[in-house]
Amino acid sequence: MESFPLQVKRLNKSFGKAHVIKDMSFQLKRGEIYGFLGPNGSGKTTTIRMIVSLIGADSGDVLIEGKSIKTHRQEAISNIGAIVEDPDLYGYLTGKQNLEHFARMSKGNVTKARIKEVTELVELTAAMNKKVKNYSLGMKQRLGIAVSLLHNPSVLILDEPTNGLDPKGIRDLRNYLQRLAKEDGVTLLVSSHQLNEIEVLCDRAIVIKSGEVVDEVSMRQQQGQPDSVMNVRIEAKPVDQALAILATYGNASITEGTIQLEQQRYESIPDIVEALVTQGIRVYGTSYQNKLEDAYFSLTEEQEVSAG
Ligand SMILES: Nc1ncnc2c1ncn2[C@@H]1O[C@H](COP(=O)(O)OP(=O)(O)OP(=O)(O)O)[C@@H](O)[C@H]1O
Repeated sequence: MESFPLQVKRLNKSFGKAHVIKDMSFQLKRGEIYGFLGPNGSGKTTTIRMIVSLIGADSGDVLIEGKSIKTHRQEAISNIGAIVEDPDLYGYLTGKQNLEHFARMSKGNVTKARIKEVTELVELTAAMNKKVKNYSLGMKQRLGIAVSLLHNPSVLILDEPTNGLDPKGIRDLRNYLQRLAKEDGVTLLVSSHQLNEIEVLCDRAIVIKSGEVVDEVSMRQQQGQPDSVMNVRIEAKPVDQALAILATYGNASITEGTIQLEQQRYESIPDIVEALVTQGIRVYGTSYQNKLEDAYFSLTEEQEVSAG
């Protein structure tokens, strides 16, 4: 039977008269990375703060590894790691001293071996004896993640983890988080405003609006179920010959000299380019429509129109 490491069940929260979280429910599958998306003020941070038990819900429950944060709070939150606000790292201490400090603070029994393990996981071994004030922002982010992983949580929640990182920092963090999910089976919930980043990082995205889940969007092909069709644009010459080849791959047409090809798999793009090149076609560029961006705007704007 499939188990869900995190289940959010009909959460409600009001601040004064403002009902900001309305019957919010969703569940996360093990080892998958979920984006948590929504416009400013839609309730992402409030939901996350309830999940990690920083604030209480008015009604509803959160189950972490099947344990309720209401009735088994300690057990439940022992399975969760989170960076909600900036982690309080100590700049004048080394990375290793920071980890040792947080290991002592942790309620679980964090061994020296575990400290070494998380250091290797976030690839900070070489920097462990440097003072944290000399770390780059990306290194600080990774040290923050190492701290949140010390007690071996099965669910990791990150609020805007790529904020302020440069492109290399973003790519390194993405690779690392994907390894954590695929190799260690950690389940991730990542809030971000960067739709492109969520699209390449996550398996799925939970889209919320005004405190309610409006949809869950899949970014990958799920067990044989095709994703919604994506539109690949290809610039190649000679264009007629290229079109004839591409027509064997799916619906293909030409608009203003650019070929549009319908595909269901992101991974088919390199195969198609290779087929064109080996048949003597010169390929000048390819791009594809950002599905998540389309879904996000249609989901979040649709409601605004119907509400008005
Ligand atoms: N402590 C609080 N007291 C009163 N209102 C609050 C409090 N915390 C959040 N809110 C309100 O709840 C709503 C949801 O806020 P929240 O910060 O959860 O949204 P968000 O989706 O994380 O937004 P952003 O993308 O801007 O970070 C907002 O209208 C916000 O003003």
